[in-house]
Amino acid sequence: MTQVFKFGGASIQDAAAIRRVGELLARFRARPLIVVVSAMGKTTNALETLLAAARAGETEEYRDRLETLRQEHLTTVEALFGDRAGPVTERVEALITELDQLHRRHASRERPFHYDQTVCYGELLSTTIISAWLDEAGMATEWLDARDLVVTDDCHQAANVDWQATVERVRGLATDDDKIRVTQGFIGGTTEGVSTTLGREGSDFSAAILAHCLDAEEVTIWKDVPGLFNADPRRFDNAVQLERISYDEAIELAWHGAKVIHPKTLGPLQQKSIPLTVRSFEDLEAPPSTIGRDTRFDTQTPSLVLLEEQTLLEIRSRDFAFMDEPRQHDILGRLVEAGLHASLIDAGAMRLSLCLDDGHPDRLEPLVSSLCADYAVVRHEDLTLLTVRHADDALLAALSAGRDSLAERRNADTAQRLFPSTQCQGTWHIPL
Ligand SMILES: Nc1ncnc2c1ncn2[C@@H]1O[C@H](COP(=O)(O)OP(=O)(O)O)[C@@H](O)[C@H]1O
Ligand SMILES: N[C@@H](CC(=O)OP(=O)(O)O)C(=O)O
Repeated sequence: MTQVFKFGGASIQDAAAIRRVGELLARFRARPLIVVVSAMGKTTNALETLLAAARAGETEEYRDRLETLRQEHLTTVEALFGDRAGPVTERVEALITELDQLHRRHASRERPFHYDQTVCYGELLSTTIISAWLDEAGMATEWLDARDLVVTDDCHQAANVDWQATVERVRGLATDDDKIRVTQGFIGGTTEGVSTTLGREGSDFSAAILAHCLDAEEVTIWKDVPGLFNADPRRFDNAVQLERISYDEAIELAWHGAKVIHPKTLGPLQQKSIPLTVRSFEDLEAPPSTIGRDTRFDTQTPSLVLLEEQTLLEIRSRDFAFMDEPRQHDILGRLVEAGLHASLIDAGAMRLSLCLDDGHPDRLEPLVSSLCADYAVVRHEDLTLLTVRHADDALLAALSAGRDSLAERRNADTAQRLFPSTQCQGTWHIPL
């Protein structure tokens, strides 16, 4: 049965990292194997900035950024292939030329469309280099264009998968020889062949889509941490690894913002009972985390998620009317129309509070203006949302000590509190 491996940006950020991926594959490769790869390092961010310069008509800045992108990829090619770099250099140069030409073609199109035509080059470049490197290292590969495999609608930047069409395309893949199939995460294509993207950090989801369609045996995502922890180990000094948790528990953590797995990843795997292993590409001996059907360990350890850059809107009617269902319906309808997601919703008799991500001012500001036109709105900015799963009162009290909670929500297994970010800086310690 097929295995799917996914490598994110950090695992392939430069030539040394790509070499390490080659070594890792030589040691752990399964047969058949599909390898899903993100863009190198922070390339997607760089492409977003390139797009901004192109759309603003800042020609000089655009040229500089394109040249930096080109140089970074060519430097990696040079470091990997040395005097045998010729053919890969040519392919990289061809992709950069294509990227440059498309800006002229699409400059007047709407931004989400233009965005997808641009940022997909990050993954096209990385997979071109990696596939060639694995060939060089003696592992025969087949480079697959994910835009021909993952069929989506044309909802650019957050495309929805057409599962039936995708299953048909993916099932047609040959997997019965010794080749490693290398393809791009994050990107797909419409039936008309237009490039789309699945949402930032969506490569984990791509791996799950392919695994689902192929009834794969397992998905392994190789990360810069040994596995899934009960809190981000970079923010919590005593975070502990969760060696086994259920799909439902992992979905909750990802949905509440645990950055380690894209939230859409688990659903397609759960449906086919395909386990997801989170494993370190830095420490190959470290025991991984496995997400599967087993729910026995879910409640043993409280898990914590911190979401930064949050804004709270406290919304009241101007005529002292209750915040009843018709008003809630109106406000949440505007939220949906703005394409925003509330990380916390707290309703009272006279007030509806929404906690929203600050990262999309282009969507947030029009929503706030529209609400201010009809409601009394109080806005609090620069907040951090703490979500705790399976917390008891003592733990919540200890985590909240010395912090002012601006909004709260709690149900049987999840508690959320919103604090000023100034009170949440630095490393946290989970009180035991
Ligand atoms: N609960 C968690 N467990 C493990 N890592 C976490 C958790 N929450 C956040 N992270 C962060 O996720 C990072 C890995 O995810 P990410 O950077 O998205 O990987 P990639 O880009 O390679 O897919 C880690 O460096 C870690 O800081
Ligand atoms: N390159 C895309 C997709 C992705 O999933 O990347 P990563 O696996 O490095 O988070 C992004 O940066 O959004």
